[in-house]
Amino acid sequence: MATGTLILMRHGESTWNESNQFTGWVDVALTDKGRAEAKRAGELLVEHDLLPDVLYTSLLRRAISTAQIALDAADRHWIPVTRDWRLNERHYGALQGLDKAATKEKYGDEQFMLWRRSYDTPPPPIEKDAEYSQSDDPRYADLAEVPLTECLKDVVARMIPYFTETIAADLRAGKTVLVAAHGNSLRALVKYLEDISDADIAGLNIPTGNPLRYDLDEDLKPVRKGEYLDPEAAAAGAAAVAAQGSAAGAAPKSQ
Ligand SMILES: O=C(O)[C@@H](CO)OP(=O)(O)O
Repeated sequence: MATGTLILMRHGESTWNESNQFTGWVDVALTDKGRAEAKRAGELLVEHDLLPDVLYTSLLRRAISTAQIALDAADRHWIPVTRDWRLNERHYGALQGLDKAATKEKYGDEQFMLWRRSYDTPPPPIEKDAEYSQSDDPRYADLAEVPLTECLKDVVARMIPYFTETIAADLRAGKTVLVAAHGNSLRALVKYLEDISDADIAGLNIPTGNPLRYDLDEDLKPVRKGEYLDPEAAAAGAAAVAAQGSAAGAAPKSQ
C-alpha cells in the first residue's frame, strides 16, 4: 500500500551558482533564472496534480524563496512550513566563497573531486572568524556547535534522522510533502531512499529547480526510482552541475 508522496526540490539557480563559487551555508539569493526555474517548478506541480500539503525547507534563502515562488505559482502558498538547519546545504568549510574553476586549477582534478563528491573527505575547516563562516550567525544560536566543514557522510548523519523522525510522520499520515533544499543535502536523502553505495553516490548530481517525485510504501521505501517532473531538463541540469569547475561547466549568464 502506498503512503504519502515525497517531492524533493533543489533551489533554483543562485547568484553563486551563476558565478561558479562554492556556497555551502552562505546565504546567497536566487538569480532571475533561478526565480524562473522556481515558477516553472510550481507549474509542473500543478500539471502533475501534485499539490503539496506541507513544506519543509532549510534555513537558507535560496531554498526558502524557491519554495515560496513555486507554491505561489501552484496556489499553495498557504500550506504549513517547517524550516530546519538539518536540510541546509553541506557546509563547504574553507572552500566557501572560492571560485570552483580556480580551486580545481590550484589543487588539481583529483583533490577537487574528493572535496566535491567523495563520501567522507571534508574540505579544510573554515576559520571561525572568516568572512564566510556561520559561527556567529543568530539562526544557528541553538546548535551545540556550528559546523566548520562537512563531508556528505556528516550530512547523512544530520539529515536522515530528521527525515525518519520528523518528515516521515507527515508521509505516514498520507500527506504530499515538499522538501525544498540543496544539491548535497538532497544527495544525502536520495542516497538513503535509493540505497546508493558510498562509492556510487559520487556520480549523482541534482539539477536546480526541478521537482523529483517519490511514491513511498509503508516502510517509506520508494516503490520505484525517483522521477523528475521534467526529465529532459533534469538530465541537462545534472550534467551542467557535474561539469562545474571546467570551462565547459561554467553556468550560462542569466538574462
Ligand atoms: O557550492 C555548493 O554549495 C554546492 C551546490 O551549489 O556545489 P557542488 O555542486 O560543487 O557541491
